[in-house]
Amino acid sequence: MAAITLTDVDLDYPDGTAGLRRIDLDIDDGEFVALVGPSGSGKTTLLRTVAGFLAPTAGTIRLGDEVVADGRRATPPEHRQLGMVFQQHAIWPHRSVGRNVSYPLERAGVPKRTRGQRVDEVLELVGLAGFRDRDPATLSGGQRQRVALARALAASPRALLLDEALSALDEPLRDRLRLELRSLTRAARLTVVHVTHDRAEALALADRIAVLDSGRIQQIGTPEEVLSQPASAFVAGFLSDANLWDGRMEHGSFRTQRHRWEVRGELIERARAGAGTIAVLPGDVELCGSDEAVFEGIVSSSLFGRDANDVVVTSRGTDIRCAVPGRRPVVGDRVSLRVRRALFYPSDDAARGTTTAPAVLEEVR
Ligand SMILES: Nc1ncnc2c1ncn2[C@@H]1O[C@H](COP(=O)(O)OP(=O)(O)OP(=O)(O)O)[C@@H](O)[C@H]1O
Repeated sequence: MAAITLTDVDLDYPDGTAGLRRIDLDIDDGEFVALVGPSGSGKTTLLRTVAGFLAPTAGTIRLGDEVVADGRRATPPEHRQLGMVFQQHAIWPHRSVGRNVSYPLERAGVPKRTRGQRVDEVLELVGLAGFRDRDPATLSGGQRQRVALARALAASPRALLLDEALSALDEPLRDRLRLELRSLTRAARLTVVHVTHDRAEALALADRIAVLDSGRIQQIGTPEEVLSQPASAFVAGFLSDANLWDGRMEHGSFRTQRHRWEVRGELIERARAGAGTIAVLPGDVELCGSDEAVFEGIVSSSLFGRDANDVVVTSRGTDIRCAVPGRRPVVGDRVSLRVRRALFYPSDDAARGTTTAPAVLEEVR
């Protein structure tokens, strides 16, 4: 396995669309990194650039110590020794499971006897021991996806690239394969880049998560870091459905532009006077008595959740998302809410696209 290093990578599509902008990404040998972001943010472009299907316009890509693309030259995909699995089970229907899996070994010129051994080994690894002679048409979706995974692993790739590899599967199979994928990649110390639109999947599987927007990495960090210290209001909104309110920070309190709600800070870290946005995570909005309320509103949606109910309260035309543990409020209830904690992002940082840690206002009321 190998580390993957992207340095200052730009990619422009021939029609002028900016695919990637100034990507710096160091993935350690044996690390599992998930790429997440809204549709069109550049996840697939980034993965395909590492794979070699796209050549960066500028910047450098290294696999281990080897430079595989530098803006002038790019090593073709078949010479990068990477394993790939896509959303649709891209396995050949006319070849048996064993022949599907042995294909990369045949291409690499591995002798037949060694090939057979290796095929058995990887089939066992993905939980398909004994499936070597099966016709892919007789397999379930999950089994076919495991064949694709076995084939990607057969030639001992330097890294594994997964593009929505689990997305076509139904729960709970997807859940199970997710767990298996994690233990398998950990045990084999595989370097993995996993593109997914599923935030929960990214948080559950990855050592680190890179959040993309408009072809740029907005933040990269462990699941704990990106959730508790989102680097921008965008990341807080995208990963945690945070409520985002524009306004001004003045004299240690924040007043929202639209409704003049006042969120006061007793402890303000690195807060700066001036215009900005506060991000309030749903778990940091609490139901409370009316004397403590920052605002009041009517419950407009209330969905059951395992850990907390997913509740939307509408106050003067603005929807506020809250995670409410315990008894589920009823739609139409009038409720009082307070903010327990907010993250402050000055507007000038947002304009520059910087990713400094936010100022934290705790117990803002
Ligand atoms: N072949 C292409 N030619 C021109 N622009 C492209 C091409 N492929 C992708 N793009 C553009 O590049 C940007 C990034 O697209 P990409 O497919 O990488 O996004 P994504 O994050 O993978 O999206 P999704 O989650 O919808 O798959 C988008 O603006 C997209 O429209």
